[in-house]
Amino acid sequence: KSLYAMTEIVQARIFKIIVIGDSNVGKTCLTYRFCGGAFLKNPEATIGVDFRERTLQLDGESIKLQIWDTAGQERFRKSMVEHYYRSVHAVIFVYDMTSLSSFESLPEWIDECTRHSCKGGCCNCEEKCAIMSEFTKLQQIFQETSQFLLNLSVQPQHAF
Ligand SMILES: Nc1nc2c(ncn2[C@@H]2O[C@H](COP(=O)(O)OP(=O)(O)OP(=O)(O)O)[C@@H](O)[C@H]2O)c(=O)[nH]1
Repeated sequence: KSLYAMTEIVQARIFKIIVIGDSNVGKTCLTYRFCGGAFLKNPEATIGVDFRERTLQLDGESIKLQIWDTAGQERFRKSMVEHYYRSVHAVIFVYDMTSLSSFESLPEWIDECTRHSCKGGCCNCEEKCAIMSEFTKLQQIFQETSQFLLNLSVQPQHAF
């Protein structure tokens, strides 16, 4: 029985997830927190990539998520882009709800994703259309609420 249990541990499925988006949108904070850490008040800009891991139980199966926290700044990511997308299982696009420009950058990130994923044969036009359609829905929500979101501040010098 213990041999069977060991085999199960060895065979725990690993999923590679990359986290993509403009610089300073909170990718490091999000992934750090998701992987068990506290909220980082003063994170440093990511250079290349930082790796994090979290193991989840899903329907009785142990699943290991290998999270790639990627760099948002072009100069810190350009030599890494191919590696980000190689054999990736899922992509998380992150934007800052208080930054319209970070939201408006999403189509570029989606484009980058489809360009690289298509090389590996794992992304097709249908998938891109599905992502873009989600983006359009989000865009509508953002447009309807952006004034509120952009003006919202809890800092003492701002009224809200
Ligand atoms: N208020 C608030 N601030 C956040 C949140 N998440 C991140 N921040 C702040 O946003 C800033 C940038 O966070 P990072 O996680 O370093 O951003 P990043 O996207 O990883 O940046 P790069 O490494 O340059 O790509 C930091 O000052 C964080 O404290 C959040 O949920 N709420």
